[in-house]
Amino acid sequence: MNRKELTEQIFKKKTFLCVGLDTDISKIPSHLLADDDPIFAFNKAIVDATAPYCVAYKPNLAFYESAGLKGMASFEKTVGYIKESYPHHFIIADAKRGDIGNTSAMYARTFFGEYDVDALTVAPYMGEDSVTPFLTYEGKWVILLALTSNKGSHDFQMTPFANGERLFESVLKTSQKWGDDQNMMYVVGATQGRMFEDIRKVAPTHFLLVPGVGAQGGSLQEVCKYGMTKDCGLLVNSSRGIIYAGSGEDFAATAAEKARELQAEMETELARL
Ligand SMILES: O=c1ccn([C@@H]2O[C@H](COP(=O)(O)O)[C@@H](O)[C@H]2O)c(=O)[nH]1
Repeated sequence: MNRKELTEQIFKKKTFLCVGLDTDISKIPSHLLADDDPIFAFNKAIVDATAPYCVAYKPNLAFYESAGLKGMASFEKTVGYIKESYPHHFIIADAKRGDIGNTSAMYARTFFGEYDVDALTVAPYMGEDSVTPFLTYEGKWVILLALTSNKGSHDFQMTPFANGERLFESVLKTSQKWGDDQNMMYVVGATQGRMFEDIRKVAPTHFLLVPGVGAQGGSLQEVCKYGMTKDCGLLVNSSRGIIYAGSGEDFAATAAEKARELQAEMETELARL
């Protein structure tokens, strides 16, 4: 999906919500455990219930890989189901890959060739040759980690170089020589608040994938105030706050209600543009 199509979906549906499919077998409602594939059954119900309120889904690979081959089968079925039933939803594989060039090329083939997702999260630490193999796929996106939502983001990402530029700023600047705002986004945590101002000084037009609202306590209003562009420029993710909002037989309806609440807040923010 290209930027124009993604932006059209955002304004048509009045939402820039990304629902995180961080499906943990120990947290899904017990009545699903009798299913042949409980993870897929859970994801299918969540996707069917939340699709009207979001434009993207973000399965995090850790939750699938941790269940071995069965988990990866659930991942593949989930991606296939979204593509077939909701072809206008953007699919992000949150796998945080990146390695020497020939290995990155294999990761790219896995996610863009085999699973055919729209976007993949990539760690920038190994530099240009670790990132560029992902950029050779037409219509696909690299989402580079820039300033993450966790406490440890301060350990390295905020470190200044001699010229005063911080590591995350260097990631933003340097990576713009490899890709552009049509094939590269950045991860910036919702917990970073006013730092979105600094991000926008260096990356004024790129889409940002913003995890950290909901369970991690980030503020949607603050993200929008400092991070929104004239064509939105944001995909805001919530995983646990939506998918585990309920734990009974009505879990999907409860998830839909949480997604709808976020959609309503996003509609208000989009109306300000
Ligand atoms: O900086 C980052 C990068 C990735 N994540 C991922 O996003 C979701 C957040 O889940 P919540 O349950 O809404 O907190 C999860 O998959 C993380 O691995 C992040 O949180 N921060």
